[in-house]
Amino acid sequence: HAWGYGSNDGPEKWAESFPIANGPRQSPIDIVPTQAQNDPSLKQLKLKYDPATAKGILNNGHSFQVDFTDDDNSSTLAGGPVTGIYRLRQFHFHWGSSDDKGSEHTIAGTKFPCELHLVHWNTKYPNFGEAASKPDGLAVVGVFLKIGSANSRLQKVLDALDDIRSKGRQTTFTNFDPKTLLPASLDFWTYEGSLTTPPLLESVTWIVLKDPISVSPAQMAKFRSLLFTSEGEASSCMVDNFRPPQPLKGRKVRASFK
Ligand SMILES: NS(=O)(=O)c1nc2c(F)c(F)c(F)c(F)c2s1
Ligand SMILES: [Zn+2]
Repeated sequence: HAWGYGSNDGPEKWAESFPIANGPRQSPIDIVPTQAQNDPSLKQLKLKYDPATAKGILNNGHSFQVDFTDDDNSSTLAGGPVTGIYRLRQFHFHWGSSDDKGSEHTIAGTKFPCELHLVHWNTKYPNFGEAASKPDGLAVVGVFLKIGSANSRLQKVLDALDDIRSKGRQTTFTNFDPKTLLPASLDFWTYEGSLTTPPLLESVTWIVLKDPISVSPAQMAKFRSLLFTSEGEASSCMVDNFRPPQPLKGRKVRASFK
């Protein structure tokens, strides 16, 4: 199941190996704020992250991810649109080859240069793999990055990228609080969707924050210094690792704010 973001193996080809790509609740989507319905029954988002659960940072050939130990409820998401407790598994990003694209979700057609995903799994299931196959198994918080001043909290993550330049490289990454990557407001849109990469499982409650965090042009260049390819292969820059918005197919997007 070799898939990627190129012309031969990219999003337009994924349905050949992963027919769910044409399913009823695929992600990402274009969020149209004027069509989102404010839902006063939505609870406040409760995020509790313990920096000690940060474990490592890995170039997986599609993005890079920071992995967390998820064998207890030290780093969790609750409230918002979900019931129960979801454990933080990893966070990763999607970005463009230039600042005019890169995010997966869009806001009324507007693309951002980068999007952060914090992936959590429902503790009613025994582990991430089991949860990923259930309709209420995962909750992913999406955060847009927009070009502005350098983000000092993001810099700690970017400084680790020199050690994981090519696919399969990983290094330890500890004592990091992902809460430092969130905007001041936790106002969000939410809808039922899927993983945005194969296997595209329709198991994600999406929680997309309204406010972006900042990233500088130099920091964006750091993301673009990564490689899709392994050492020894012909190098291919890791850029444009985003899936375009998918059909809403009758889904409603709710807003936690007016
Ligand atoms: N872009 S995404 O929807 O947040 C997303 N997360 C994950 C993830 F955490 C995984 F472990 C995984 F195997 C995936 F294929 C995806 S795809
Ligand atoms: Zn993602």
